[in-house]
Amino acid sequence: MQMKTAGVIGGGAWGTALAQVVARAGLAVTLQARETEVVDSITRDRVNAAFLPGIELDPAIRAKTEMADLADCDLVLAVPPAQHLRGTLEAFRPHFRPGTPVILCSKGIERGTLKLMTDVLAETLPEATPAVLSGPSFAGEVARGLPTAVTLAVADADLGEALMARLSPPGFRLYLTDDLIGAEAGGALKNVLAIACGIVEGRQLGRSAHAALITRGFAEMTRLCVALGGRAETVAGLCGLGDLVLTCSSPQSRNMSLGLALGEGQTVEQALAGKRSVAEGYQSAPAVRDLGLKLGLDMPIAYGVAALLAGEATVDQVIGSLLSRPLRAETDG
Ligand SMILES: NC(=O)c1ccc[n+]([C@@H]2O[C@H](COP(=O)([O-])OP(=O)(O)OC[C@H]3O[C@@H](n4cnc5c(N)ncnc54)[C@H](O)[C@@H]3O)[C@@H](O)[C@H]2O)c1
Ligand SMILES: O=P(O)(O)OC[C@H](O)CO
Repeated sequence: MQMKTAGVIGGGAWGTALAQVVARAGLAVTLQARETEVVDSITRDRVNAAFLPGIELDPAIRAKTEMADLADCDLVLAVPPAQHLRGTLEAFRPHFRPGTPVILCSKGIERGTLKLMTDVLAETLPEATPAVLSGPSFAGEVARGLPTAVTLAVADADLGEALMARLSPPGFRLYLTDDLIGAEAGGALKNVLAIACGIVEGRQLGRSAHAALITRGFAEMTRLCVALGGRAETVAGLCGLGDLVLTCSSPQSRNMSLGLALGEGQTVEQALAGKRSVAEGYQSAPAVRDLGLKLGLDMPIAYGVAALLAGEATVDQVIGSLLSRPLRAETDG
């Protein structure tokens, strides 16, 4: 399969960083952004001043507002916020060539339907060949060319090998799996857990609590992954544990910084006020809770975050209820 041109849908921080990666890998890239200001800024100044300021972008990236400009691309990376993936793909549909690989890069679960991103793709572009890219990757670091490694999930081994080889410029290492559900489960839950980690930091509960929360959060992630039909080994990799550790470790994370603000005593409204960037954990928490309850899963940290964000509990009530749960064997559940 020819892979000379790539389309990136979504001119936020991550779409822009991935356009940079793909351009560095030697492909001609069309970045589709909704905002005229983003397209103008990239075209005129080679920078996405709105969502990824201060980073010079590769000349091989051309920015466009129209989906029609992606019509001839050999592969497509879909990078809108998770709650907008359906609408975005529906808008792209008239310009889509059947069989084109669509690499899903959004992290979340659709509210209302409780669908994974691959389900949304299957419903909107059933003729697409799906792939998932997920792992520890702050957009600013990746766009600057700092090194990381992420998971690429593709069902077909030959296509997976071809994509992995073509989309791994120096410093951006792809590790292959055929477990798309596992790759999605990690990314969907880690943002909710990162809000909890931020709260631990903001409340100054200490490094021990922080490590305990990551570990128990990872147990919840593994349960969700397996219940959805993914493999536990997948979330033990970059798309699960790797991303959880990153997102729970730095206030560079929008999700962790939301938790930090809540832990320091701000309300949800105060913590989100004036923010143009997306905190996917805030968006996905109700869907994660509904899905977990539907599947009968024990996910007390995720449920506590969902209750807090919905205004059903205070920070202290959530912490109190987590610390007063019945004692149990570590591997139960
Ligand atoms: N930023 C990162 O470091 C990073 C890394 C890995 C994955 N991701 C994931 O990538 C996805 C996109 O995040 P981002 O950081 O690029 O976003 P961002 O916060 O930088 O920008 C917000 C984006 O939302 C878009 N948007 C707003 N309203 C919309 C609508 N109605 N329809 C479609 N799009 C709309 C904007 O155009 C913009 O592209 C998220 O799922 C995120 O979890 C982000
Ligand atoms: O800033 P966050 O919290 O959306 O995290 C960004 C990436 O998902 C980290 O891998």
